[in-house]
Amino acid sequence: MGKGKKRARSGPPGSTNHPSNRYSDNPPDFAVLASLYPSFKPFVFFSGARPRIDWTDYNATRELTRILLLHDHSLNWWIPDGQLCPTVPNRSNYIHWINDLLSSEIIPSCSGSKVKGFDIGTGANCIYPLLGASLFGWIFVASDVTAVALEWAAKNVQSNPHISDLIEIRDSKPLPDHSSESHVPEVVDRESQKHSSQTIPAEETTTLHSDSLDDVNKSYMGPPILLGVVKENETFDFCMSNPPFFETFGEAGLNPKTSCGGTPEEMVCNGGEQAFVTRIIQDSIILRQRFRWYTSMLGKKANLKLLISKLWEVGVTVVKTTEFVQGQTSRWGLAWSFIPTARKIISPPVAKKSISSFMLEGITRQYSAADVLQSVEEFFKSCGASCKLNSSTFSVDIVASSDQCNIISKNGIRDVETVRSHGYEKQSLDSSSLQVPEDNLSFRILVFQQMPGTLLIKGSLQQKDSPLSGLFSVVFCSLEESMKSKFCR
Ligand SMILES: C[S@@+](CC[C@H](N)C(=O)[O-])C[C@H]1O[C@@H](n2cnc3c(N)ncnc32)[C@H](O)[C@@H]1O
Repeated sequence: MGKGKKRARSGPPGSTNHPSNRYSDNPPDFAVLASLYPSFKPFVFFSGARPRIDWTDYNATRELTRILLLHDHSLNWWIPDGQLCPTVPNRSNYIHWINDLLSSEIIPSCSGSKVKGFDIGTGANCIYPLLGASLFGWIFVASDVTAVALEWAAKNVQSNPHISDLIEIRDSKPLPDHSSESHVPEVVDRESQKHSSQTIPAEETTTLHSDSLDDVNKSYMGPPILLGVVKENETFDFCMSNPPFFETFGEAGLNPKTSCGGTPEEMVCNGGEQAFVTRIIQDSIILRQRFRWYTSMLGKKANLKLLISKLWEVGVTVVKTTEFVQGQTSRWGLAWSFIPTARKIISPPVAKKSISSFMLEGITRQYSAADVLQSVEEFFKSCGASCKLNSSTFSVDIVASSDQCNIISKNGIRDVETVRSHGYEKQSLDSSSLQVPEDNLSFRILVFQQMPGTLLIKGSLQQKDSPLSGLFSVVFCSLEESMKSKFCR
């Protein structure tokens, strides 16, 4: 979220809902719902004049989800005891964000055909396909690996004949004769799997496994996620995932303020969400444009930053993020694509200068000027710019192409936008946007110690009076934003 922007809040206290989310301005009225649905009535009590439910009671949260889906979405729904119980307003936010991405025209749309999505790990609740199909008429492949999820997701689809044709439930586990190869990424047509399997060409698997993604990230050891599950010739407008966030069930803990259930199979995987989403990225490197948008939810902001820089390394054309806030909990949405963006544009022009500077004040004790210098280098390297760090002059010389500058300034290592901000759409479609010139930009960043805890960061464009100075200013603003969020209290 940009500096100075307040998070817009509406609906229940502590929630930030997407403006198109029906609960944004109309939080569920428990008293009305209790009067309409006798099965919900026992869970509603009054605290003063306000009707409430006990959020720590699983039966209460499950019944609330059931009647919200019925009352507001005409959906019949149920899950067995203990299975992860979704909150409808929260899950609706992700669906609306995807709808924003699809209609943003950041990447060209495929007009005419029905939107087709892939829900990775749909759970017994099958919530995303049910909402996506009923709200927008989207078609879904909904995958999972546990018997209970596959059985109940199918039941939830069959209970809704008006949309049942739109949702296919698919088992992600490899067929038994291929179980020993489950970790090997393959593009497989599961229909014809018994006869042949189309293995990724050697050079592609080499790229995949030698990729730096494997070095720094925890490894995912589980069943296939996209590769080996997506059929030959299948294409999708998007994939989405609410992944198993945690590495251990202990880490998953139980939020004492709510009870949403969730079994270890649903909440935990080897390496947690970092490993799971890294595998989705690896799969996307192979599947590339067969999905218009790859997306996932994340539970840890640190993972968001790490995965964003990985995405730039593997050559995506665009990265988008958002924040979902529900009560005390924040979740982040991460989206990327390999499809060329519709137009090469950057944020609206800002003052053109060949020298810029900003102060880093209140730097936390553990960081030195050398750390900041190194971080400046990493900032530009992460988008592919070439950098030369000189530790005696405390400077970094940078040469960045217009595409790399575009990455930094448009999406860059920028922090998340809230679901309310929608800044990217405006940026991308704003008629005052600047066409990025083809030439490279060459500049130097210097770090000066002013006093303990304060540094001056100065940037100077090597091509004085360059027509690219506006672009330089935009890039420099992104650097300032990133350094301040990283080093300042
Ligand atoms: C946190 S739950 C999400 C369930 C549901 N989408 C929701 O939002 O409530 C994660 C789900 O991913 C499933 N899962 C784990 N590994 C998977 C894989 N390789 N492919 C598909 N689903 C997987 C789990 O069984 C579980 O149902």
